[in-house]
Amino acid sequence: MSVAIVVHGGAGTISPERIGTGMAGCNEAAQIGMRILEQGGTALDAVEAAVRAMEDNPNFNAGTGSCLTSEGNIEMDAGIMEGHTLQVGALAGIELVKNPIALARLVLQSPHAMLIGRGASLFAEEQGIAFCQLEDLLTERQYNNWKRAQAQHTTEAEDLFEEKKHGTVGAVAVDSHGHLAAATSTGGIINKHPGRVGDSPLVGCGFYADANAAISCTGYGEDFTRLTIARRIADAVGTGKTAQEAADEVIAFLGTQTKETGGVIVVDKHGNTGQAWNSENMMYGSAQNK
Ligand SMILES: NC(=O)C[C@H](N)C(=O)O
Repeated sequence: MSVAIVVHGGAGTISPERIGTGMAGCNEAAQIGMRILEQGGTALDAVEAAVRAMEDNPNFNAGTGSCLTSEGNIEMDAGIMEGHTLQVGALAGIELVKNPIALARLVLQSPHAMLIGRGASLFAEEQGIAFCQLEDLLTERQYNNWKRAQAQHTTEAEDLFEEKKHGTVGAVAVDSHGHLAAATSTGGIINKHPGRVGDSPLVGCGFYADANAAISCTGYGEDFTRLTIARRIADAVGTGKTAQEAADEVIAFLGTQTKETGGVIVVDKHGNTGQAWNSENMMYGSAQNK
């Protein structure tokens, strides 16, 4: 049985200097996940480890390196799903946690599917997760982005500068049992309204996994949410499309419905992978062992 993993580090207009470090971070994360898969580990463990590595990489807008809200705070969203069990764990508006995806995994193992804000923090405490300081998550780059957004009174819907919406991270994998998993983690969108939740922690929108396919998305969260992009791709694979055809078809559909952009990664139960985006570029990496 072939194993495979695809990761992304966000889609958008990404400066040439950032593409190189971003792609390197994606490849590193894909290799971390691949080592788990090659050793017979589960797809769920692989996507969690890959996303965790990207949350720890300050070049991405997730965990360390997350963007700031209009109040100058960091509110992160994350979701993880296992395809063959349909178990899901998600968090919205989580604060002061280094690895939201690890906490989302604990939600997946709990009786609940999603926790938000204060209750999510309470859950972290109950699970013995250590809290960090805002400074531990904040990078100079995101602070400067935020200062610029504040000066320009940028709102989430206005595309006033390039650095606005990339850096969300995600991973999809299939393991040696043909089981699938997907994970997505993000700081959201720069200067977002406090409490704003994007697609990333919403099942079927920013991530999804079932018995046929696993999907992780990045892009303008409001549109990915209203169009339930991840679930559309899973359904397309379920009706016989390849991972690549499904990715292309749904990104084309996104383009017919909205001016906003984004990208997706997909893997199917046979280890076929796909990726598509309609932004200028998307940072991604993959590893396969047929
Ligand atoms: N960069 C992103 O992908 C942003 C994320 N989809 C959100 O809207 O929160």
